[in-house]
Amino acid sequence: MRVANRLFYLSIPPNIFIDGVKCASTSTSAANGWTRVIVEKPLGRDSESSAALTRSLKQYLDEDQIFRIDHYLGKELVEDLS
Ligand SMILES: NC(=O)C1=CN([C@@H]2O[C@H](COP(=O)(O)OP(=O)(O)OC[C@H]3O[C@@H](n4cnc5c(N)ncnc54)[C@H](OP(=O)(O)O)[C@@H]3O)[C@@H](O)[C@H]2O)C=CC1
Ligand SMILES: O=C1O[C@H](COP(=O)(O)O)[C@@H](O)[C@H](O)[C@H]1O
Repeated sequence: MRVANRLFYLSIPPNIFIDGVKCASTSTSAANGWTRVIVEKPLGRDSESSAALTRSLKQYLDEDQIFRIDHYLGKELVEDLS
């Protein structure tokens, strides 16, 4: 079977991160290849809310599938793809 990796770039507000990650993981993950998800800051308001967000993300993904970035680091690259 052909390898088909999937990368999801979630430029969405934090209140819908988990729903987006859940869909990426449970409904649309790669059948034969890796599935990775990029999420943008803000990633919580403090260490406690950030840890809670990480726990929620890890219900659906392993740490090595999660990439945390600043919106402006990814924006130009993504715009260049479209
Ligand atoms: N200080 C910071 O760190 C800030 C970071 N950001 C980050 O920048 C990125 C873009 O922000 P911004 O342009 O303000 O984002 P928006 O709130 O305008 O929305 C971005 C995308 O999310 C979709 N979306 C929003 N709410 C819902 C929902 N309830 N259900 C389904 N889809 C939804 C929008 O869809 P649609 O186009 O249909 O509305 C749009 O495609 C985000 O990752 C955000 O977290 C943004 C502001 C400040
Ligand atoms: O991270 C951020 O992103 C938002 C959205 O930027 P946009 O250029 O894609 O509209 C921005 O409003 C905010 O200042 C910034 O911190």
